[in-house]
Amino acid sequence: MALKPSEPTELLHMSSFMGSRRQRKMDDGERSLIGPPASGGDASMWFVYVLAAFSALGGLLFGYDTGVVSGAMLLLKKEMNLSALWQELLVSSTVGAAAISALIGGFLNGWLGRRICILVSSFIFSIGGVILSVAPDKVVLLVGRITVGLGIGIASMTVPVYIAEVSPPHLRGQLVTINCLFITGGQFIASVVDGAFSYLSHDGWRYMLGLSVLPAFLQFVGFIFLPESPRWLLQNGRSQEAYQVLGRIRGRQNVEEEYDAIRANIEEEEKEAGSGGLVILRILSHGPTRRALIVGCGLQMFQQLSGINTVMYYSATILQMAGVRDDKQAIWLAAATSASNFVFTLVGVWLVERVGRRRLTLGSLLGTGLSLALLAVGFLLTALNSPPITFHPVHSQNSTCTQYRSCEPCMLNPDCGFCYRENGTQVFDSSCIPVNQASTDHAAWGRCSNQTGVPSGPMWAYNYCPTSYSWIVLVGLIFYLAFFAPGMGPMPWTVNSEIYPLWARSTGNACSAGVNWIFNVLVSLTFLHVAQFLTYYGAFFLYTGLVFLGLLFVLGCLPETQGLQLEDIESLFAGQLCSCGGSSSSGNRHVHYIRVKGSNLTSDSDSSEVE
Ligand SMILES: O[C@H]1[C@H](O)[C@@H](O)[C@H](O)[C@@H](O)[C@H]1O
Repeated sequence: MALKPSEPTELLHMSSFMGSRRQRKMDDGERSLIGPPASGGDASMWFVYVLAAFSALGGLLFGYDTGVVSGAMLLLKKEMNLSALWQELLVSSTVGAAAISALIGGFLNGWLGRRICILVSSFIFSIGGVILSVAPDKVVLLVGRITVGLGIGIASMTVPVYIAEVSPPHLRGQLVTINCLFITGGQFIASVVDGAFSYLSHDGWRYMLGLSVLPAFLQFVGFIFLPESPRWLLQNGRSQEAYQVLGRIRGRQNVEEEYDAIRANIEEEEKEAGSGGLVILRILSHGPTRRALIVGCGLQMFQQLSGINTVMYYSATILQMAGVRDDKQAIWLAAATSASNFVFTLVGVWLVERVGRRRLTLGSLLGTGLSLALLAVGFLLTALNSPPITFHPVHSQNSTCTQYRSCEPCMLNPDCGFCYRENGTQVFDSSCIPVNQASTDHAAWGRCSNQTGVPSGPMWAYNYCPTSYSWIVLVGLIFYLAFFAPGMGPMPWTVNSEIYPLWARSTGNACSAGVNWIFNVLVSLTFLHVAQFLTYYGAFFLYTGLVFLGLLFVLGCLPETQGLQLEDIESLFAGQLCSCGGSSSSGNRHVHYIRVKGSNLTSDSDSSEVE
């Protein structure tokens, strides 16, 4: 790629517009007074890895706190006698609070800086963890879950921005993707903790929910000593500090050029986009940032519309359909599902700087779409071969459940379950019975109302139908994770951390993270209703269609940002929306940047650089 680096000195002299700027230039005299950056001679790239790891603890907490609740809920609903409404409240309040705080986080990030926001979020996480682990009743639990959600929202939008701003361009994609590795790692740890403490039926949930205090505290202490993003410092007029921090982060390297480039770019950006008024209005009225925002929010929306959280949440059900009947076994196999999500995200970390963001996202969407289609076909075959209902027990209570003729509609009705006997793969003596309102593990009355699952005894299937096509669903699930996790999982976060100019970065990331959380709530809350309305296969065909729409969106609109300085990325959005793919540097075309006295022009010809 023939990328011309910024021309620091020329741009430095060019700007005389700074009168009202908060930012202040540091001249050569000042720089020599400060001397070389603090640890300039000794440190090396390891410091960037330390920064990335400590900030990615925010990702770990995001993953842990969203993942742990399903296992905790199994114990909580029994111990606190929670109604379905309270269960839904405790699960979705966290995600809802995260959506709100991600949006507010944009303002906080610009005002207080990335470091303070990370400190605030780890503090909130710690408080939330303590509240959850000592909660005497469900109301306090709800307060704890909301508190934790507020922490997640701020962390989810701040951490990728911070990592992107401290990373050198050639490592940026990999380091931001590591944050996503920590998210899926947190989800995996949560599922193992859920499995381990599920044996502790009294108060096991306190340990599950409270354990997150440890990484939160570690991050808080770490960030007391870690530095602010040099880009934010520069933007806020703290140029000497910015220079020192950049030197400390870059180790032995000479940071003069990078420092000057960042500074010149901030001056230039402010001139182009103006500095007054609400940032979101400035983003919307400035073509390139408006287009970047559409791409960023679109990516986050399609990530959630591809159904990752229904697959994660319902993996136990899918596994039950595949023949796993024991609850404990299903919990451990669900841990295997989140382990796959984690391992395949690792593949993404390895691939992102090798194949680039755009190709990785496109490949991932294509594979995810095909896997969803396979899942849908598996569910379709299951539905078409749904075991008939052959046994109609008489009971004083009349119920819609007893009117169904096969397992499929019975299983889709949340009030009913399927009670049957099995001989090898043969299902017989099957009936549809109302579920016990206190526990979905049993029927309200009849053979399946007490001990089920004993050899040769009756079996109770609340949310699945026994089928011999479950292997298709299982293969679909594995392929789904193998394709989703390296690309569509991390890339929306990575790309969003890169595509906005500094003045729009916090607000842009806040909006796109907010979109991610809002669609997360929408998709997971509507899944059961969608499945009831369209059946399972209909729901998965719907997700397949949405993923192919996402593929078209990415194909047309997502430019390649690999290897570019953050300051150079804005120019990729200079053209019309959804022509970005055409000027992408992936494939055989090369983008050349021509810096003409303070403006970035993009050319896809071989013309030489003009100054
Ligand atoms: O990128 C993450 C990751 O893929 C998680 O597994 C998922 O639960 C989140 O919703 C998503 O934002």
